[in-house]
Amino acid sequence: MVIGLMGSGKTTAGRLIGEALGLPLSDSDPYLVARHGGTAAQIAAREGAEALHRYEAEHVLHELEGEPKVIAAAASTVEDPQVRTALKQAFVVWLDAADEVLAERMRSSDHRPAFGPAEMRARREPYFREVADAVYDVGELRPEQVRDAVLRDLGSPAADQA
Ligand SMILES: Nc1ncnc2c1ncn2[C@@H]1O[C@H](COP(=O)(O)OP(=O)(O)OP(=O)(O)O)[C@@H](O)[C@H]1O
Ligand SMILES: O=C(O)C1=C[C@@H](O)[C@@H](O)[C@H](O)C1
Ligand SMILES: [Mg+2]
Repeated sequence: MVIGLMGSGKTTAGRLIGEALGLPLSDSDPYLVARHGGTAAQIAAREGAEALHRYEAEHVLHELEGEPKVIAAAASTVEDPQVRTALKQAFVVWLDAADEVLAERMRSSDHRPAFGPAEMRARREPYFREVADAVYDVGELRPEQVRDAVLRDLGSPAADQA
């Protein structure tokens, strides 16, 4: 399970980790489009942030059931107590970087609603800290290095090939 603020690289690293482990990636954004007919930005505009965050939490709760997989969760989901409890069963990877780095990376796509990293961090950082099994500095590490670090920390045999 990959968590972190918007633009921290959850989709990018999640894809690489899934490929290395031979597991599918379940990403919040394609789920929102398939299940709720829009990007996070469109749903926030159409139905409000509360509805968006409910859908994002449902994604995680639904995907933690069933077959093993890598989950790239929406940033908001750690605010949900039910999600935090459910995460005890998962290996949780927290991707983080300075707010300026995240603000720059958030500009890479228009699927994101315009929530500022500093405000989001103030609310969510204690929760990230609570649920994370490992934290990686994506200001320093390239996506491939994040993948390799996760494989090592998971004790995965795939780490030997990475
Ligand atoms: N470790 C990294 N180093 C440098 N650039 C990165 C890194 N990881 C991701 N990026 C770049 O940062 C941007 C955001 O990455 P990505 O879409 O994976 O973030 P995300 O956490 O999935 O965002 P969201 O919260 O919207 O789902 C992309 O342009 C991506 O190429
Ligand atoms: O509240 C937020 O920070 C977010 C809401 C949605 O954009 C999600 O895509 C992501 O969780 C960020
Ligand atoms: Mg993403």
